Amino acid sequence: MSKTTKGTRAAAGKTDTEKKSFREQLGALKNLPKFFRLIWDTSKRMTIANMALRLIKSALPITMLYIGKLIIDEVIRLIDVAGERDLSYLWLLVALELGLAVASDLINRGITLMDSLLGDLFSNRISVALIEHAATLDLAQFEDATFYDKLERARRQTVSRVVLMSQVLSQLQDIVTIAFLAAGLIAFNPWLLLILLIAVVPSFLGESHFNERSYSLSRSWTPERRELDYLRYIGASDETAKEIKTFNLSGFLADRFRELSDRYYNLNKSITVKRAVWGSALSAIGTLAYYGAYIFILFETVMGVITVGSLTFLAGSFSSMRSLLQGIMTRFSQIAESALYLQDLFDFLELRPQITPPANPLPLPRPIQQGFTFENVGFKYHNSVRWAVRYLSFHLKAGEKLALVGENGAGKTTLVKLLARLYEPTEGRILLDGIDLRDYDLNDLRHQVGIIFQDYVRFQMTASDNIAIGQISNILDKERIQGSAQKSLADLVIQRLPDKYEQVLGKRFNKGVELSGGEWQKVALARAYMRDAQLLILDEPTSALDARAENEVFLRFSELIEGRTAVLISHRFSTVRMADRILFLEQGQLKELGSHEELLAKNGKYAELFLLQAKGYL
Ligand SMILES: Nc1ncnc2c1ncn2[C@@H]1O[C@H](COP(=O)(O)OP(=O)(O)OP(=O)(O)O)[C@@H](O)[C@H]1O
Repeated sequence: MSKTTKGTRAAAGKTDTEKKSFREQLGALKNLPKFFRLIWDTSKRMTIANMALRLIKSALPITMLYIGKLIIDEVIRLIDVAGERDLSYLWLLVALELGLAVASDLINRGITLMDSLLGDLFSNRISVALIEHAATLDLAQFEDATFYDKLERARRQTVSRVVLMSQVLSQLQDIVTIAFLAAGLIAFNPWLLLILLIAVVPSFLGESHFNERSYSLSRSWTPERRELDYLRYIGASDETAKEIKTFNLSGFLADRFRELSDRYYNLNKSITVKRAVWGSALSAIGTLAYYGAYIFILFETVMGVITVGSLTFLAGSFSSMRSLLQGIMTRFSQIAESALYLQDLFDFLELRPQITPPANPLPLPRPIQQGFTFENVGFKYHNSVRWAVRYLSFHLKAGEKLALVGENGAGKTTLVKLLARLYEPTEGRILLDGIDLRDYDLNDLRHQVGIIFQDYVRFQMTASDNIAIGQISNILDKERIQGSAQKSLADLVIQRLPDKYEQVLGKRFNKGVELSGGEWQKVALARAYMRDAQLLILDEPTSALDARAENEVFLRFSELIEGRTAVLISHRFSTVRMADRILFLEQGQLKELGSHEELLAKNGKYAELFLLQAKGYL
């Protein structure tokens, strides 16, 4: 395998389910009762209606076959009657059969309707549960690859879970139908049931053997299939189109896709061909057994042991049982495979956040009196051996404006995430007014802290919604939204849009209008003005702005941070100079702390970087 292929594969990531064996797949069936409880909770009435319709439906085949038998027997009886024939019983039977045929059609439609309505409700319910549950989890959990895989699968499988619901219900329905038919068969001759088993068991064993083989193949190829998915995605996506074109990558991607998919195709082909050969042989045994039974029934009819009506009844129920049993077996393996994905859903829904509020959480002080104190704080990311920040000890006074400065990867963003309690310190502690941050109410803390991240989200929603996100409870307060937009200069951008504040931003949706990087940043910055936060954190707030806009935004900044504690992260010294003090980080550690003048006088790292940048601007 080429080096690059390995690289892409690593990017595609590994899943924990790829190690799962066929036995585990069967074990996953234990999730079905829980799954049904979810369906039941979605709508009890619809679930009952669905099951009731299916129960009635499963009694129909045997009833119709039996009426068919009675009709034939009656016809034969009438043929032999001399003189006037009374056809009333025959017409009654025909009317009954017709009634059942119409009812069967209606029930089928009813079942499809219930399946689709219940399926929609169920899928909506699960999607809401996923969104709500995801919101309770920690940021660190989202950064864990295994967790993320789980979330992705739980999210993507919503549609197939609706299919699973109909499959399981149909399976139950078919089992009941078979039970009815078997009862009829036993009533005539128990030996027929034995012949039926001989007809079906070899095919069943063959099917399960090949199911296991293709399942193992598909599992062992999970990383490659993920890579194929990834290649398919980057090969045809709006996000990558620009670079695919300019670097002329389509041939390269298509070749890699072809090479990998051909290998999978060849392996799969060998199993599929064997399956087809064995499947035909085993099903020939089934056909032989079926005709064996048929000959036996014909013989008994000719000998007068059973009537011609019973002949059609038995032959009919024998062949429908055979196809029902085969259907059940095929569906069984599909259900077992889908049940594996249920495990991902339940695992995800059972995950609990590690950052939890204390038993008796304290409300945040209003206003904050002393400020935040870092005491020997260190933090390591999940699965990382390196400390992202360490030995951080400093005091951020209430009302102080602090700038964080340092090279890429120095730990600036990590520090502010700790401050907002998006992560817990791995060692040391952070105090607010002398009390551990962990003792405060988490929701209250989140309300009182406003952060605009460097990688803020460009919500594909209206301009107004994009700003209201800063304080979602004020989504209807148009004045406040516009006021915030004016302060961040977003208003000038929005006024030029066809639908102004109601304009959908981004290109995902039909009417969406895409903004430039700097225009988006102005919109994101307006979120900071929406919030009445006591602590404001701005991570690279002006990086995409042109010189004039940056200058204007700055003039307004002092108003934004007036009376609040603020932390600014910036590589631009023009922003940094606005701060009361500057904290210089290097490789996760605090190197220098002081005002701009103090640090310049110190002539250390900060002074060096400042002079370097100043030179560049000359
Ligand atoms: N989610 C993460 N998982 C693992 N490591 C991370 C994660 N985020 C950041 N790191 C690592 O932690 C260190 C500090 O990163 P951080 O984002 O805090 O730096 P920064 O100073 O904000 O950098 P920049 O100026 O480039 O934004 C880096 O070495 C980075 O590789």
